[in-house]
Amino acid sequence: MKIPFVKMQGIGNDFILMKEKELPAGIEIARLVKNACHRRFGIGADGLMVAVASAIADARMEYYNSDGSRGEMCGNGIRCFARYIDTKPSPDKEEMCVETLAGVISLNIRSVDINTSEVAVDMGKPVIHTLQATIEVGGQSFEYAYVTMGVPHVVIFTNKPGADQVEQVGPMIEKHAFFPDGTNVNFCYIENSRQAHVMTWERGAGHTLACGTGITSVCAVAHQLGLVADEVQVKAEGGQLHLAICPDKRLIMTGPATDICHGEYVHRNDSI
Ligand SMILES: N[C@@H](CCC[C@H](N)C(=O)O)C(=O)O
Repeated sequence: MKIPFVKMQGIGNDFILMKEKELPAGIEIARLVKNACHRRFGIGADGLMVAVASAIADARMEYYNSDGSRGEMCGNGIRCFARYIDTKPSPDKEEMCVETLAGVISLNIRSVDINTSEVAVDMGKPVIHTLQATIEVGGQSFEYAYVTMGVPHVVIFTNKPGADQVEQVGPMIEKHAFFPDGTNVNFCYIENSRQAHVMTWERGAGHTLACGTGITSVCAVAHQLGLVADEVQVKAEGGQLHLAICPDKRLIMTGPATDICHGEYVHRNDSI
């Protein structure tokens, strides 16, 4: 069985995109996702999105993490999704809306060159559950904020985010009893009021090069604490996003969506 796909990336967060109408009938989606996202035996990606027809938006985005679990929303993913469903790319700004499990998301897209679009996404308002709480993991204690930005995010401020911390502490917090549905975990450093740095451990995908909802959550918390201005550049390991915080607290995330390749995935029914 061959399934047409496009592989794309948004600041290093990489995704496979497919259309529901091109999937074989009765396919077991979690197995397809795990197999196709496998870095050695598959195409390799942090997540897979299926484009489905929508009665209330330009399309519905069904997002899956690389472990096969469902995510309600994906910030870097939705920029790629918008480019994927954009049938007439143009250098002029075009408005689109995408249905997700976190609601209908509005965005503006403009094509930058043949492989890349710039997409500004209205991420909506964050739900900040706590600005300051303490969690103990691995014999260490961390101060954290907890936010829902479509998906759940823990935000930890640290002077030196590093891969060791992301990979050791991230998985323990992801599955901690405080978060029965699991959580994404962001380690961030505020360089100044206009520049921040974020590294993320993603629920269902592990250490990725960037997380759009994570970066947006960090800005929401940092802005609430008076640490950043209304416009912030945020660096992740795979690139940079621009975040604007509106007077009504909505956050606008702007960044690229880039094609990597397209082709046909040879699907197998067994697990890798
Ligand atoms: N990469 C994403 C977030 C994807 C979903 C997340 N791992 C979850 O299940 O909560 C982003 O860019 O926002």
